[in-house]
Order: sequence, then structure tokens, then C-alpha cells
Amino acid sequence: MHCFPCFSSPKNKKSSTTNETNDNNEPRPPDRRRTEETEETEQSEGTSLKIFTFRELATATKNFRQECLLGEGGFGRVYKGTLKSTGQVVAVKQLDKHGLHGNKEFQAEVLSLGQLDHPNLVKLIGYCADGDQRLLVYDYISGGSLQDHLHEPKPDCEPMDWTTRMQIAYGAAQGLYYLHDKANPPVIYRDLKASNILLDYDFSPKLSDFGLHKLGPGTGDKMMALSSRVMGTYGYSAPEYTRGGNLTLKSDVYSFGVVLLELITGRRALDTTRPNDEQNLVSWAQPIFRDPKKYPDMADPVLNNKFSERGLNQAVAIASMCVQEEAAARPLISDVMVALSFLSMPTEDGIPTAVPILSFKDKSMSIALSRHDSNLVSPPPELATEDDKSSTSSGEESSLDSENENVSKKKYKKHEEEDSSMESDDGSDSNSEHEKDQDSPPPKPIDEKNQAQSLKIKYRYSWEDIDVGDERLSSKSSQKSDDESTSSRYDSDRDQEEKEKEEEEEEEHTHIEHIDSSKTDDDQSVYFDNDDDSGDDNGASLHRIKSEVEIDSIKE
Ligand SMILES: Nc1ncnc2c1ncn2[C@@H]1O[C@H](COP(=O)(O)OP(=O)(O)OP(=O)(O)O)[C@@H](O)[C@H]1O
Repeated sequence: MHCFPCFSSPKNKKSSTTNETNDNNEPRPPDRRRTEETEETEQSEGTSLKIFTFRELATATKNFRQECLLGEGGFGRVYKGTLKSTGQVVAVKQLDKHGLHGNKEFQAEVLSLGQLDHPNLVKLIGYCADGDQRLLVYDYISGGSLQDHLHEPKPDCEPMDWTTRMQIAYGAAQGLYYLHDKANPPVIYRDLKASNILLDYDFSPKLSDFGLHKLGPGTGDKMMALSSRVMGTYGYSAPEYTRGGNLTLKSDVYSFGVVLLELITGRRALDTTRPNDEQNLVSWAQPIFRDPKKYPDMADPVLNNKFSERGLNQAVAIASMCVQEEAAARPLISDVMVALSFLSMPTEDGIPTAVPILSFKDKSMSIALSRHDSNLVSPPPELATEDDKSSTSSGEESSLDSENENVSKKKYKKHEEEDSSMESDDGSDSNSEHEKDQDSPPPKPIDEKNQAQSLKIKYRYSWEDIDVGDERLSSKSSQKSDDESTSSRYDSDRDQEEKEKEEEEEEEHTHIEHIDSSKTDDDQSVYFDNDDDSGDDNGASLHRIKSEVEIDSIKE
């Protein structure tokens, strides 16, 4: 017979008197009265959380026997258990007692955690606040952690393939997006890392351990606990956090970037077995970010080059944006999620679906990805908004500028070839084009109130300029006097657009309200041609670009 010391403590008198043991001092299944109490609590708090007695959880975990121990983390031990009442397999986290909040505070925090519900979060199903015991009960996630699969794989396990890795990254981004953008108030994860991403039987990722800091020790102990946790997660923590504890949603984005790098490279965030300059994953990767030719060298060797180069390049580009030193320059997790939704989509040829450029809230993501995908059109430098400039201010970004320009020009040139009314161009004076671009007066910031309209104007403008060749671009630039404002350029473009709109009404339109990651390939092909530049369906590509502009027109 197992002994449950806390049952006899005065603090537990109430629960001990609710018929929870039989005459043999063995735990009884929850009786009717107990169930009714639980249901009342559930309803009054508006959550589906169950309230467990310590006895129930002790029974579930065979009295917290060593064989049920799954592991021990910064908040306490985690046991695998089976709930006697339902047979459900659960993970029971027994929080360390030192400095824990009082019962009311604990319950308030747990109830708010219980509101969080997303397929990519480990579901909290209940809790126990019995005497000085604080336990959390979660769905049991059977597949182990990403850390296990990536860094400590079982000998008989196949290494995770590229698509699976991108799908894990996408799922984790979805979970984080939920915490950042859907939870009210937003939840900063604080401790995103490979060991906190649990994998279900089908490799679907679930974030665990979110929101637990609120249940942890208060002042005094807090500092110690915090510092040991920071130490524990060193390699994942954003620089602003390790320096001064300044945590924001963008700190999570940094940690996410580290996890993405781990998925790409198969390296640990921190690996003291490696040479000094390779121990910290981000420090090792930073110089490589500046040299896209070396991106393929970053890939995990166990992948055996089984990935598309574009997919790899774009994944590295996303990771590099996430781990930027300056928090403000990091992308929103929503943009990361959208980008990964395309990179994680399995395709027949293994080449990821092209990412629609207008999918992103922040244009910096479009710019970064377009550098690695000639099917994407990025805004020409002369029309870069303030956002673009800030996004290109980091070393990583600026080092890629020339590549980006080449890609953009190539794309524009492609459109030129596609349009029968266009002049031919061998692109030989692309350098002079660039020089002329640099001479152009800087544009005024685009009206941020109407982002869709701004984008539309911008792309149309670039279309006209580039379509007619380098000469037209230079003459247009040179015709402009210094005091001719960018906004007046936009105004005249707007007039022109009105006319064009009428003409275009006769054409077939495709109305797409928003980007949905669940769209089929066919849906996406409305936006962009997914083939290489060498493809033959150039006309279609041209039309699609136009469609994209029209979509914004409809949105307005
Ligand atoms: N819901 C769950 N299902 C299955 N296993 C779990 C679950 N929650 C935690 N575990 C496992 O329990 C062990 C301890 O987890 P815990 O989250 O407490 O610590 P950690 O992630 O190892 O470290 P840290 O506290 O620093 O995040 C880990 O091996 C983890 O994979």
C-alpha cells in the first residue's frame, strides 16, 4: 500500500473528509458529489479544467513512482499517469513547492492558462491545489520532444526529413502565433526551446510549459529561479533578455529562430562539445547568413542533401531574421508562420510552393524571401518604404542587397520578355540601372493608412518602370526634378489606375480575401508561377502579377 502523507495534514482535512478513501485507506473513484463540484467550478470559471485531488493524481502516477517519472525541468518533476476515472493518459507536473503562490493566485493563473486551447499547445486539462501541493495535469504527448528526435535520436530511428522539419517549425509557429496574437492578453512564451516542443505520434508539434513562470516563485526566490532558468535556456534566450531580462513577444521570435536553426542544421542551440566558435549556434550561423552561397553547408548532414535549395535558402533567411540582435527588426510570428506554411507544404518535386509576396504584414519578410526566389517580386530600392529600410539595416540584410537587386531585375526582365508590347532587353546595362536608381530622390513614405493601396501603387509603378526597360527607367528618373514629390508620382499613378481599372473590369478577376495557409496549390498559383525562370508559361506569370495588383484594388 502506498502512503499519501499530505492526506492526513490539517490543510487537507476538507478533501480528506469528502469520502476519498475507503475503509482500507485506498483511493475511491470520484463520487457524484465530487463530480458535481467539479462541474460547478468548470462552469463558473468558464473553462473545461478539472480539479483533481492529490489522491487522484497519486493514484494515477502510482504514487509518483520513479518508473512513472518522465523527467524533471525548471518547474518540477513530470510523471506519466493514467486517470482512474477515465483511463486517460496524462502528464502530471508536480511544481516545486518553494516560493509558490498562494492558492487563490495559483488558481487564477491556472484558470487563465486553461483558457488557452490550440492544436499546437499541450492542453492543460486540470490541476490540483491541495495543501501545499500544486500540480498541473496535461494531455500526455507520446512522441517525445523535438530535442530527443533531433539531438538524441534512437539508433533505429530514421532522421527527420526536411518536410517534417518544416512542418514542425510551421506547427510551432502556429502555436506561438496563437499565444501572441489570439490569446487575450497575449502570452509571452519565454522559454521556447527544442525540449519544450513535444511531438505527437504523427510528429505534430505541441508547445509545452507556456505561462508557467506566473505560477513560480515570487520575489526573493524569483531572481534565483529566473537566473537558473536563463542559464538553462542559454542559447535560446534573446540578447535583450539575457542582458536585462527585457522580455517581449520578439524575444519569443528570437527563440523560435534558434529552434528553426536547429531544425535546419541539426546542431544544438548550445553545444559545448564543439570547437569554441561553433558552440553557440547563432554565433556560428551569423557569418554564414551573410554569404548565401554557404547556406547549403548549413544543412544537417543527415539530410543527405534531400531538400530543395530554395526551400533551404528561404528557411535560413527566416531564421536569420528571427535571430537578429535588434528585437524590433525581427519579424512578427504571424509572418514567420505564413512563410513556413508555404515552405512546409509537401510538393511532388520537393520544391516548396512559392510564397505570395503580399502575404506578409511586414514587408521585410517579403524582401528577405524574394532574395531566394526569383518568382517573387520585391519592391525596387527606390521605392523602399521606411519599413523596408529598417528591415534592410542589419548586416545580414545589407550583405544580400546586390543579390536581391539581381533577382529583382531578373524578374522584371522576365516580365518584359513576356509582354509582347515590350522592347527586347539583354540586360547588359543592369549596373547602370542600379547607378541611376541610386541617383533617384528618396521616396516619401507611403501612406500607412492605406497599406493595400500603397502596395498596389508601388507594384504598378515598378511594373511600368521596369517593363519598358532600363532606358525608360533612367529617362523617367532623370525627367523628375528634385522637388517633384513622390506622392505626386503616386497621385498621377492613381489617376492612371482609375482608367486602367475601367479597362480591366472586362478582364476576369480573381478575388482573394486573405492568405489562408490551408489553400491548395491551385489557389496559390493564382498569385505566382511556381516554376523556374526558364519555364515557358511566362504569360501566365505576367497575368498573375497583374491579378495580384487587382486583388489589392478589390480590397480597397
Ligand atoms: N505533456 C507531456 N507529455 C509527455 N511528456 C511530457 C509532457 N510534459 C513534459 N513532458 C516531459 O517531461 C520531462 C520534463 O519536462 P519539463 O517541461 O518539466 O522540463 P524540460 O522541458 O526538460 O525543462 P525546462 O523546465 O527547463 O523547460 C521532459 O522529458 C518532457 O519531455
